Amino acid sequence: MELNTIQNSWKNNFKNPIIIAGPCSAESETQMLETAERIKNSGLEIPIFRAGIWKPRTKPNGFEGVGVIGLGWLKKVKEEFGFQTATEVANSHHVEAALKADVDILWIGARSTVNPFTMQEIAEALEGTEKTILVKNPVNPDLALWIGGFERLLAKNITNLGAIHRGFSTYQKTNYRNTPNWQIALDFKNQFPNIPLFIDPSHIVGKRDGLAELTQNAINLGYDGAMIETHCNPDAAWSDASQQITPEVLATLISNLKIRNANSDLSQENLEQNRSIISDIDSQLIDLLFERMKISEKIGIYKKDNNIAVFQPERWKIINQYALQKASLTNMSASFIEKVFKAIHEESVEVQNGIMNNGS
Ligand SMILES: O=C(O)C(=O)C[C@]1(C(=O)O)C=C[C@@H](O)C=C1
Repeated sequence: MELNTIQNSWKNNFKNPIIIAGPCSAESETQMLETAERIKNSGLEIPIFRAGIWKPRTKPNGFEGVGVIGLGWLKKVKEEFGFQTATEVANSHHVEAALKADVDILWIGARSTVNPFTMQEIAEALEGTEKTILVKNPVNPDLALWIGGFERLLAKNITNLGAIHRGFSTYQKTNYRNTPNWQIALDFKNQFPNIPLFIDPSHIVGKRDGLAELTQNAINLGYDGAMIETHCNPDAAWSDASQQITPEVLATLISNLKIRNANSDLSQENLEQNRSIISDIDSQLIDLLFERMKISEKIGIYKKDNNIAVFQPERWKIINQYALQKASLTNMSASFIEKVFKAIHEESVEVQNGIMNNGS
């Protein structure tokens, strides 16, 4: 069987878009039950409750999850409120415990997808399962590695699959916690239209503001659902407090979503896809220009301290020539590139002049 021909009937058990909500981490039975009850009482159709039991943390000595005790709380959530349940697994012991506790949906986190040994270990532990397995994109923007994770699962006869787009790590500071790089997720969707694709706005945005917009964007692009971190008392959460929302805020977010018909006008979907990609690129352009300007400021300070002239015609000539030569390898016009670089250089000179004129 090939990945692009697998049938994913599990998706048909749910209404579109499929919402997965619940706390970043299970903290206590009370926190789990209260969050679940308030999600249930929102009156919206939210079929899946999530909670992290084992938490991969960047640094040691942080809260690394409550462990297996939390699986009992998930079970209680299922029994009392009728949710399907979901948790993250990151090794064969987690898989064994989660399967034993009858968790319905297991997801593999970005820090596991990135490691082929871990993916292989998890795939082997899951062999033949009929549970739904969701695979988050790897932390780095590598589509082949993401697909490779699915191939390892398929090789172990696991076919109830789904993908979660949670964004990609960057060293550069951006407005996002993890930059979306929509193009990678859309390439995935184009290659594997049968694999349901979820957005994880919580990890992409990293804060409460902007979650709704990002989720809508994904719905516009034809995603099948969203996983949104929801906590009964977000400010007091033991992990990722700043990106979690209350069940009531979640309910507003979801009821305001404009749902797109999967069979809607294709050209409209195309337009939305391309607009998302352009927004993504624009955001990267601004971040890069900001980085460049910070370097120019540093040079400005050096020039001031060493009495060097701001305008350096020789250097400017080299930069301009390099840009034009690089542009000639594309079909962009030389005059366009010249205009852009002239504007950048002018601003850079102006910023450095400001530094020179500031103080003694
Ligand atoms: O190379 C320098 O000296 C810079 O300050 C950088 C920079 C630029 O922004 O590209 C700015 C001013 C100079 O005229 C040349 C280049």
